[in-house]
Amino acid sequence: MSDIENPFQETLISRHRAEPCTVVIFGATGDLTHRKLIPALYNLAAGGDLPPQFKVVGFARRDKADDEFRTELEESNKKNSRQGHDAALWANFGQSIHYHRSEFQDLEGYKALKVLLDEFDKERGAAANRLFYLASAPEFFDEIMLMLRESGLNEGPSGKWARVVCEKPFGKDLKSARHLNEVVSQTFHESDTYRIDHYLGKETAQNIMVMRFANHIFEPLWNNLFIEQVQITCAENLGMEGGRGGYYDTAGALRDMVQNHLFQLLSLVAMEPPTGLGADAVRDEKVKVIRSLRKWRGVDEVAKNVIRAQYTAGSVDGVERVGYRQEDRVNPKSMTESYVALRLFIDTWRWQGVPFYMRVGKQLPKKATEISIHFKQPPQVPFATGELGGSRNVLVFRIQPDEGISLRMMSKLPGVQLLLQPVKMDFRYSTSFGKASPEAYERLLLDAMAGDATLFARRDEVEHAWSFIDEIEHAWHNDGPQPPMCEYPAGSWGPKEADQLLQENNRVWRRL
Ligand SMILES: NC(=O)C1=CN([C@@H]2O[C@H](COP(=O)(O)OP(=O)(O)OC[C@H]3O[C@@H](n4cnc5c(N)ncnc54)[C@H](OP(=O)(O)O)[C@@H]3O)[C@@H](O)[C@H]2O)C=CC1
Ligand SMILES: O=C1O[C@H](COP(=O)(O)O)[C@@H](O)[C@H](O)[C@H]1O
Repeated sequence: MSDIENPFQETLISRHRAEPCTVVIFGATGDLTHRKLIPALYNLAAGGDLPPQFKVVGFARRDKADDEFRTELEESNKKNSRQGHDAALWANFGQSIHYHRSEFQDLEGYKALKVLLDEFDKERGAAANRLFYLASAPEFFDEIMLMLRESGLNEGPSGKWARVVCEKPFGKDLKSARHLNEVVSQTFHESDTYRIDHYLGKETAQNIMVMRFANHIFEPLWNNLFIEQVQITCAENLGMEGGRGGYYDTAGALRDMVQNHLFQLLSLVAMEPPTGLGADAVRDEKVKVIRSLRKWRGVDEVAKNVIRAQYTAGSVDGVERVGYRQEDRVNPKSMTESYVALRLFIDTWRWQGVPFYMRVGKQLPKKATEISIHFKQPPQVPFATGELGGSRNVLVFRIQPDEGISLRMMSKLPGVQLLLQPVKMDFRYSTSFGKASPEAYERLLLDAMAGDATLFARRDEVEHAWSFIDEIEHAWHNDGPQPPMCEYPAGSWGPKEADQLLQENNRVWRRL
């Protein structure tokens, strides 16, 4: 019997049950709702994971009837649903969707929303819980929170919960993140606040903890005695498509990806074993990692350890691309980085002296996110191993695409001679489980409805991450001399300075 057929499997995995609720999406006519949120809810419905008498209310300012809204969403679902689109299923699911027209700033609109939600409760014959999803630009968060308070919607009906999900970006620096946290905490309790980071919803990101803590073979080696370096790469082959330049040019790779997604991956790799799987037990350990990051302060330290760069014209997948500064809605004199590489150290007993290298960028040759754990060379190798590092073991978590985990090992080449060759033990989700993984938003929406905040960022995690990022941003944007803005042609693997960051210590980026 294979492990997959193990009848005890269900006892090892707690299956989430969403509690009956109405989800209100602020910004429901936007791109996120069309491409991610509604397809995620539809796929949950297809899997029978939505609670009974479930409802969605879309909140936005354009005038629209329920049916018009449903038809628009159905068209998007056809394009974006992971499991395809089933007309009969949609006919049923679509009836749970409603539209509510209002400005974010208009208290009357929220009072009318309350009346609508109360009517739904009457139809159901019982009050339902309420999940408010802020799929709006963050500059509206203050007003939406204020209006939720003023209208009393933040309280939820008697005996029922009201929770809030906040989309990224959660601030642009420590000051703005603290302000947002203050505003949110005046409206919702921290335990009812879900700051989304969709990387935590990715199946392979969740598997990092399982691989580390449900197997005995890795953890004894998971420290500076055996690990030589760790690399995290998040490459994208896209640029500023879909009008993203306007937002991106105010953020850059460090704020857009490192502060949130990459630090979340880092903390899963580097955390101590949690005492349980409760949200706070896990997040307590994750936050310790972020707090222990050695801060790079001042221009010299930042220049030595952090490389920023912008892409110049080039070609990706055979298609010509303009340079970053020529992109639509990007300032032609922009000093915003489309690529960043960092050398990080975690000042804990476990990780003393182990460098963690990270790189993330737009317009790279392919889309790929992976974490590689590079083990030290055996203390004495009685074989000729050829190239430098030839006998090193490397454990790779492929976060996306081709999700899986591989281990590079040395093996004897078949034959009469004693020749060595690296081989790969490879676990692939697609072949091992034979079914597609859910989209990150499916898992995260379900968790928010089930009251499990483990895969959401806690207030202190977000603030510690920003306090690390702020030092770098200050060095980059101070009025005096600044670390250089490097360049790389679109379609290359980044600037040569990022290679030099590793070459200084006789290392190279793993080839993806
Ligand atoms: N799109 C994506 O893939 C991702 C987005 N995000 C984040 O999600 C959030 C939303 O992004 P996205 O969907 O792309 O944004 P869009 O610009 O596509 O949508 C904005 C939404 O806000 C509504 N809106 C704007 N102003 C008001 C107002 N004054 N009163 C009422 N409604 C208003 C719009 O309504 P109307 O149409 O009626 O004007 C629309 O529904 C952002 O914070 C973004 O950073 C995060 C990760 C990925
Ligand atoms: O949050 C963001 O993530 C996407 C990358 O997400 P992925 O799931 O496709 O890896 C990135 O393109 C975007 O700039 C950023 O805001």
